Amino acid sequence: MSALSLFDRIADGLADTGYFSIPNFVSRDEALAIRDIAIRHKEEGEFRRAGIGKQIEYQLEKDIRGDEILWIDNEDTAPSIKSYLQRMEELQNFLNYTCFLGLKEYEIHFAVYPKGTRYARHSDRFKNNPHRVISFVLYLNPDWEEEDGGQLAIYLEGKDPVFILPEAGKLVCFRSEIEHEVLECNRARYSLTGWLLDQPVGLTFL
Ligand SMILES: O=C(O)CCC(=O)C(=O)O
Ligand SMILES: [Fe+2]
Repeated sequence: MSALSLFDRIADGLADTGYFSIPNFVSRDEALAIRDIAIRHKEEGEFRRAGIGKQIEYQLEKDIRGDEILWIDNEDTAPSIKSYLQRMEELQNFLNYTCFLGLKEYEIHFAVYPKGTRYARHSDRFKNNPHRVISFVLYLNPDWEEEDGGQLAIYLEGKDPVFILPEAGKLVCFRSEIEHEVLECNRARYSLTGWLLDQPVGLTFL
């Protein structure tokens, strides 16, 4: 399948239903290579709890959002991640050309959801962060089964939720205003999570 027809299908999905999911957007081997990089950073203690506020709110926040993240410097990262980012830049240009989205930049981080954590229902586009237009997540988890949990639930208005397994190599894109949730994970769940932005805002530290 040519890159063009895949990008056409992504654009159609975003315009019609608001989301699109592509198994094997990158090969299993590429996904595992990226996951190894994430695990190395994790072992070196470079990940930080996402959205941490006051200590007293720690437990409450952990119930809402239990992932740990590490922001990626788009200009200075491993070749396997760079080649993925290049494809996302091509997608960004394609969406600007076909859908006039006026996308300027993207920001991206590694995420790990340790066993037992989740991210409660939310939207990625909100008052404090209105510049996220498209969310995109690349999953890095080999042999992920239904009983491992950790599905991404996407809540489309007037429709049944869609549940997506975070399987290695799968890319999911959705309009950032759409509500979604990460269900509780029964094993550690790795991903690369990014946003296409309508303004060059630099890195957004959550
Ligand atoms: O990992 C996912 O499936 C979604 C993550 C998410 O919703 C977020 O980081 O805002
Ligand atoms: Fe989200």
